[in-house]
Amino acid sequence: MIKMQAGTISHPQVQALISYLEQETNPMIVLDPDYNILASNTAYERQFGVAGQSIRGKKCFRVSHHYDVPCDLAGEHCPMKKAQEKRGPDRVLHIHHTPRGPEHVDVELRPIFDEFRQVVAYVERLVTVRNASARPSSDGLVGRSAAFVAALSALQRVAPTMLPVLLLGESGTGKELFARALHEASNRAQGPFVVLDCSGLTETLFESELFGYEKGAFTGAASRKQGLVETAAHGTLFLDEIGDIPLAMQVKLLRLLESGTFRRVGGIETLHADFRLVAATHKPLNEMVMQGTFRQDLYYRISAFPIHLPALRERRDDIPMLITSILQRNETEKGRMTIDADAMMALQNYAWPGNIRELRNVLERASLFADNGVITSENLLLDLNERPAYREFNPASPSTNRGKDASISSAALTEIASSFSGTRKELAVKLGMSERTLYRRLKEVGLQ
Ligand SMILES: Nc1ncnc2c1ncn2[C@@H]1O[C@H](COP(=O)(O)OP(=O)(O)OP(=O)(O)O)[C@@H](O)[C@H]1O
Repeated sequence: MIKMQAGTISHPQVQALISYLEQETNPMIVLDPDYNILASNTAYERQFGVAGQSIRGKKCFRVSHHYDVPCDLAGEHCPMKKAQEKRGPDRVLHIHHTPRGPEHVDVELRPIFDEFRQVVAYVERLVTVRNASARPSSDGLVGRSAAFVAALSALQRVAPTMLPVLLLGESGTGKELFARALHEASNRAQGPFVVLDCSGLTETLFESELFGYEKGAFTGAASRKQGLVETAAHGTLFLDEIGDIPLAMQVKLLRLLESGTFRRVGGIETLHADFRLVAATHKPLNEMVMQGTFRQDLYYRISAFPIHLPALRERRDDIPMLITSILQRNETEKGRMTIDADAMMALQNYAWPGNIRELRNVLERASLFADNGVITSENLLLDLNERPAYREFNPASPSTNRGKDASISSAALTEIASSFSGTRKELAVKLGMSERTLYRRLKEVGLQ
């Protein structure tokens, strides 16, 4: 504990504190209880400093947010307020202005007490989040809406642990991209990220994919094959559409998770698994547990840390940034497409039952019609009357887990699929859903 005059911190004491913080590789600043920045370490200057401009004496909310008032008065979570109330550290994910533009920053504030237990200063540690961008970007996760930041904040908290994570979100909300970002933010980032799509797998295929098999285990098993559990050693295993695993296989998955061991199909050797589990589904697993189609014990095993990924209509503020990012990603030698204001407005007002995947498809298609490089509303083909598949979609009653396919009735799907002459891939693009989702829906309506 630093000894000082009651209720205040002296200049030499601030200097002592900051020379101690110089050892830190993370950017750090010292603040007084009135939001004034007293000092910063070199790592801060390097990452967030502007040449020739000192932040000393400035208010933290002005420097980081360009606000005129503290964060809580601007409708945000203020970590200083919280740390003061809790009389302990507080951590929050904020979007900060930096010399590079807006960035997601993980902020932790720790109060410094005097000998009378009065808070005399705070030490703030800032860690830039590298796996998501708060401005348009040519790769990875982008977003800055409150719903997106809530999901990202949960990802940041859980990434360094070994807890299994369950990603819940409609089709096209970015579950796979999120799972990858989680892996990259974890201690296993140097290890492999292995994906198993559980939809449409038969029981035997699921088992041999997951556990591998020995030579001669079944007809056609000409040599030993390593399963995905082995491939994921020291890394992350992502089980996509876990709600589609048949009951008989759920037992085998549960056994693997509980014992941490497995055997290759046709093998006798017990092998040790070493992976971090991330699972995803668009299905309401808790309802499936009640209906008896998903095992309760497995549900408890995989849902230790559920993260809800918002539908695009729950994060409309992100649409312009996502559009810019997608157009940047689709840049060709002819240059980058732009979009006019009317088209931008139409896209912001649309319901997006197919979420970001549908947005990407709409933009790709519109780009083909935009002859002068500017996408207009005529190029979007968003007319609901011409797209009966979306007619029954009701954005007023969004259900978190129903998925886009819930918005297309089986009758509408049958009607469209029966009269469609292109390939399944083209039909998926037309409907704004993944090929995988289309495959599952066609199977359900008997059109496989
Ligand atoms: N936050 C985001 N920022 C940028 N692109 C995104 C974001 N989320 C998703 N995408 C893009 O949207 C598309 C769909 O994402 P992804 O395949 O991860 O969704 P999904 O939820 O796993 O879909 P499905 O359940 O149908 O497999 C991808 O092209 C992905 O790059």
